[in-house]
Amino acid sequence: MAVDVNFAKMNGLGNKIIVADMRGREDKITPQAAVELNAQTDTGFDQIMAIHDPKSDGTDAYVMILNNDGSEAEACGNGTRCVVSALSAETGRTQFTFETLGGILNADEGENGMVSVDMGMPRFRWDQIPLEEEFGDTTGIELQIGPIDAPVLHTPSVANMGNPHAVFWVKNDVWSYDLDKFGPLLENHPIFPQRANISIAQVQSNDHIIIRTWERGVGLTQACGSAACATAVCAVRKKLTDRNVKITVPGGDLFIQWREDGHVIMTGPTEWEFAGKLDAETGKWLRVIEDA
Ligand SMILES: N[C@@H](CCC[C@H](N)C(=O)O)C(=O)O
Repeated sequence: MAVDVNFAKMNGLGNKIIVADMRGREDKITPQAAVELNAQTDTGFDQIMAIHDPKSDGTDAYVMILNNDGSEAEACGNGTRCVVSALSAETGRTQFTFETLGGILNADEGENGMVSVDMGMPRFRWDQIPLEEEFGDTTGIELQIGPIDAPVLHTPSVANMGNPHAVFWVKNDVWSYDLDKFGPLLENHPIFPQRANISIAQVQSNDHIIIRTWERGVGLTQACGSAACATAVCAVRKKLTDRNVKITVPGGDLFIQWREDGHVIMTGPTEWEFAGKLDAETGKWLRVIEDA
């Protein structure tokens, strides 16, 4: 037990991220350490992005992603942007290839400081989401919440963007829905054997959508990059928008492009907050005073 892992507290449009440097080590940040870090105000987070030594040739690092309930996630768009910014500040490089539980991701930092991540190709087959039962058409599955004859939310599109997502299309302001009430019920609905990230989406025009997201293993967030990507591709499948869209999340705007080759590119900013050191086993931590 030692408080010896360097970390940076960052955020991507308010999605609270801890980027932890686990390179050169065999151990992992434990779920208990994650829960302990999240319990404290300054280190409260949505995801920990733990940078480990690469596992596969051609990659720069293996990134383990932990939600704040200690569960592991396959993908995290905002967190990946934060990892790029942190490694770019350290190395001066602007292009990186990472491996996560969900696969290989390429990412690069532009001259304006914005970071783009190739989130890979979405998957739409029911067993790829995954769903508990077979649905032929995943642009709108049978699932609703609220009174049976007047559901509040119904017929979500589903997609796997590395991680499972359900997107409910709404006509009213996204802030008029009790996502804090419906989110946990939908995240843990038996139709989603691996749980799911739940978004509500209001289409504004053919290149703009507003969303709010209840994240699996986290709760309400200011921003969820993979949810923005899932929303964009589901909107294209339903012919609601073009392939280039601005997705407004509570924390700001993300720009999503679903390329003709099937890859989804997410672009957005990152912000550095402070540096510290943490104990990977217990979650004890201390702040590092940085040079001015
Ligand atoms: N904040 C993320 C998504 C993180 C993972 C998610 N909670 C899950 O368990 O799938 C993002 O920016 O994509």
